[in-house]
Amino acid sequence: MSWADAYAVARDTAKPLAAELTRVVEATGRVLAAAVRCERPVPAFDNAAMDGFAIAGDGPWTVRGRVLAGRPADGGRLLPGTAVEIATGALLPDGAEAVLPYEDCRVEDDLVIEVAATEDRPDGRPAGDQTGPRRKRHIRRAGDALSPGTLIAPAGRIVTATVAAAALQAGAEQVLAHRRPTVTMLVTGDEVITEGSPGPGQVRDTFTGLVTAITARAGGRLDISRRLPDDPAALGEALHGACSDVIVVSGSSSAGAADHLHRLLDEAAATWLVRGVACRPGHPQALAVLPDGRHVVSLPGNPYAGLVAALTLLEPLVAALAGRPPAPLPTATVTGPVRLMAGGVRIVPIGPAGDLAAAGPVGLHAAAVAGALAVLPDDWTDGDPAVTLTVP
Ligand SMILES: Nc1nc2c(c(=O)[nH]1)N[C@H]1C(S)=C(S)[C@@H](COP(=O)(O)OP(=O)(O)OC[C@H]3O[C@@H](n4cnc5c(N)ncnc54)[C@H](O)[C@@H]3O)O[C@H]1N2
Ligand code: MOO
Repeated sequence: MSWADAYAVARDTAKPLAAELTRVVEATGRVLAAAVRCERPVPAFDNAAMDGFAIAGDGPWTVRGRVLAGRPADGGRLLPGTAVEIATGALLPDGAEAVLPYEDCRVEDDLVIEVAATEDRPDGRPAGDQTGPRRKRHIRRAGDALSPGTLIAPAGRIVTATVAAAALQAGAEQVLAHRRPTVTMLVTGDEVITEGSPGPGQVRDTFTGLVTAITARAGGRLDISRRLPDDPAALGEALHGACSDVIVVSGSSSAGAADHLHRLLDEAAATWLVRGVACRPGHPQALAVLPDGRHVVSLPGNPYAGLVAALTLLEPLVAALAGRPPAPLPTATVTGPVRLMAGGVRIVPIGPAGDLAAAGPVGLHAAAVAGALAVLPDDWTDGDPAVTLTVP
């Protein structure tokens, strides 16, 4: 299968997971299945926009008390000629007509006197003409910022931190969001170790962190990573027992004596969606779906090849399950020498300026330095644009 078809199959085949009511504080990264609308006015009550004195009628005003944010005003309705000291955001007492900021008044005993246009203010700034009908009221009325029914975020939108904060502000404690896809990682290989320095014949696992990051970026969550020996029974059992939406298997993708994955998936009556891709590196990658709906992504064991496969199959699959709308891949102008792959694509690290770096199927350093990969078809020529994949 061509690389473009494999990517499209991974992106377009799976349906979004079911929607469920979710606490907003736990919904970040998930996709809304229904629009979020404002449920209560913001602000929810009339309040002071400045620190100072809430006043009624004409001054000077006799100070009757103090209201701080978070506490109801006491003393009942504010009568003409009286004031209460008030904090920004505090509930405005009934009867208050304006808030006089501290800067615009002075206090003598229990009287608040508005600073006249001709007087210097207590803080030394000139008063300006603050009196008369054009004086600012410094009152925020209930619903000034947002009224019930206003759209906070449409269906299909990812719940970002700002969407979550806006929803909470608007009174939504729960939202309807697609379930977050879960991933189990099975790291196969007798030689693979998950901690410390490799002994003779051993290699350090490079996949768990990459799969965690790619899964999270697509809106999913890696629940568990297990290392398995090259034993078909162990792999079969692990595949059977993994209770997640996606199972990622690293290694065991090829034709060696210890590569059992394909036979096990056939025995489990899996449907192959992708089985080998015309790309280099990463051609043994595969995507299958088990009869119970769980997806299996097979990453070739060579680390750079596995990274290519995770970006080709895992990321679009998890994004689709999460309900994310498909976004076109970015393109960049790419320059430099490369050996293309006849009949397929070569996937090569590129720096920020689009300059190619050489990379074999094993080393990850070139991708780490470059930050992105370019997908080069066999008719690509130096300076042509190409689709790119961002490395996690
Ligand atoms: N006769 C054939 N041999 C191979 C073919 C083929 O088509 N015919 N394809 C080659 C290609 S391309 C690749 S890629 C690899 C894929 O191998 P597997 O997915 O079966 O993986 P292994 O054989 O277990 O390991 C390959 C290589 O990767 C290292 N490895 C494995 N897991 C990890 C890990 N978690 N972290 C770091 N490195 C890992 C492993 O030690 C091997 O060096 O097959 C070719 N052979
Ligand atoms: O997937 Mo393999 O060499 O193409 O590394």
